[in-house]
Amino acid sequence: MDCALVVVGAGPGGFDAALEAAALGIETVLVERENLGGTCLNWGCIPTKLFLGASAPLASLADHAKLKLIEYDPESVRVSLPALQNRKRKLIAGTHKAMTQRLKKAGVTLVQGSGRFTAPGVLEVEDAEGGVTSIQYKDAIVATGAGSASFPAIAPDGDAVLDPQQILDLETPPESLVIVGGGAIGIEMGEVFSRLGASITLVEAMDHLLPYEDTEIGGGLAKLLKRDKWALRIGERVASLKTMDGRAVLTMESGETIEADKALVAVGRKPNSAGIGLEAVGCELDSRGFVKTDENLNAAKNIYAVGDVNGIALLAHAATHQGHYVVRRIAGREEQPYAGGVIPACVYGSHEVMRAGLTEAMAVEAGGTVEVSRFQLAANPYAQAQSAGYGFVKAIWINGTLAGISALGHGVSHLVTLAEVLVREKITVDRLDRYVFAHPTLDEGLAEALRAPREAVS
Ligand SMILES: Cc1cc2nc3c(=O)[nH]c(=O)nc-3n(C[C@H](O)[C@H](O)[C@H](O)COP(=O)(O)OP(=O)(O)OC[C@H]3O[C@@H](n4cnc5c(N)ncnc54)[C@H](O)[C@@H]3O)c2cc1C
Ligand SMILES: NC(=O)c1ccc[n+]([C@@H]2O[C@H](COP(=O)([O-])OP(=O)(O)OC[C@H]3O[C@@H](n4cnc5c(N)ncnc54)[C@H](O)[C@@H]3O)[C@@H](O)[C@H]2O)c1
Repeated sequence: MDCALVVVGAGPGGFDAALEAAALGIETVLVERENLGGTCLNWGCIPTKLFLGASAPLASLADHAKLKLIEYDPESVRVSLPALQNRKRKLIAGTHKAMTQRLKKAGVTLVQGSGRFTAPGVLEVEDAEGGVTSIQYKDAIVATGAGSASFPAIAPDGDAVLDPQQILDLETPPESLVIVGGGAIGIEMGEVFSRLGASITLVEAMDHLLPYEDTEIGGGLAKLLKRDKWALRIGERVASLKTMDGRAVLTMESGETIEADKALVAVGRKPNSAGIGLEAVGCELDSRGFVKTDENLNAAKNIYAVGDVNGIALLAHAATHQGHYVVRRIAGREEQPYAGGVIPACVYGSHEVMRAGLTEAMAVEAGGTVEVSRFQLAANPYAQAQSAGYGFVKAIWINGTLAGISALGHGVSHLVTLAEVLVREKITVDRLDRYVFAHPTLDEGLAEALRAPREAVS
């Protein structure tokens, strides 16, 4: 089979790239070894947000009940996990169908199987029955994504010790869950199962939750989760985690043991870059296995790498953004180096986190005069109305120019696109004052953070 472009991997990076390439008249083959939609649709963004969405009313009831505005018996309100699993399966199957139709309509040829480069210009695809299709291409996009990382002492066994994919298939909620890793997955899955009635213990090796975020965000989130009765073990290390007599048994380096019905290992991602012949076509991998790319996302002659597999930003929208850039380059419509710029990021749940641009620590590292300004959401009428008057918005300034906005609080993920625009535009307070902010909204809290007096960071 000959084509102008072969795309390996049909997650957010590869699928969108294939569609756009076809729309530009490029003869495109898309290769996928499992399901269309990749991690994001099948085991990531979509199912986790479905679980969070369906369980959100419980968290909201609890917030209002804390202020004695609602009286209810928490025992009488339950999320049905089997019903949720059913809805998840239907939603994903429906989306697979719609995606298949879109490929067909766009004229993209889908080849099911596992792709491997055998020589420059040649990709072999082996299907489930062992049949091999050889594809000769002019350009290739590697969009093979990433899977769950683990360490031998804490390796998920699919019994009581689960990885982020396995935990999403539980039909019965555990009564107790121990989570290793206080990153986005640990926090979001802890939130889901806490709402479903599990007691949560979370162990994070670094000195604050969400170590890639502002330390104030991680610290503030820890306080809120403790208030929700999570047992947090921050800055502590795990020696081992295994299933014993059907239960998860975690041993800390101190020798202390913690038992739970189930455990989740959520300690980061490992790129899908091994065994697919990348080295045979001149691609290099870094020490963690991510595919090295240049400023144009080129990994080798006529081969580009986009999305999780290149390790630039492990987010679905970053993968899509990179895929579109590469297709424009291949089509001869783009000559500038890839500029990801301000990639917005959120962590979802009752106490959300969002960031666009730099954290305080990143700004200090970047150099210049760093200042911060803040607004406490306790004074925001919209947050008050949700019985969620807590958290804050924090703006970071370098030499007087807006460089980043972070926030912690109920619903702050809704601020992320506004924050991205303001940071990309390097908005000044004078220009901000020409905008009208609807009242009452969380957006007013964002504007207040930008207008607040600035403190120098030493
Ligand atoms: C639990 C969880 C929740 C998440 N939530 C969010 C979120 O809310 N927002 C967000 O932005 N991001 C989220 N992410 C991250 C997001 O899922 C990834 O950043 C995104 O899926 C990366 O897209 P990708 O196209 O690079 O790779 P993937 O989505 O991983 O897709 C890669 C595809 O390549 C296929 N493949 C691999 N090797 C081969 C081969 N040799 N031949 C053929 N096919 C191959 C795989 O089967 C897969 O379908 C979450 C991740 C997880 C695990
Ligand atoms: N809402 C979202 O956008 C969203 C949601 C989920 C996942 N994701 C993406 O998926 C990726 C994977 O998420 P993740 O949470 O697995 O990874 P992560 O890298 O964000 O967090 C992993 C955490 O585990 C900790 N850790 C590592 N080894 C440990 C150990 N032995 N003991 C205790 N703690 C340990 C790390 O310090 C880190 O805080 C992230 O890069 C994220 O961008 C995004």
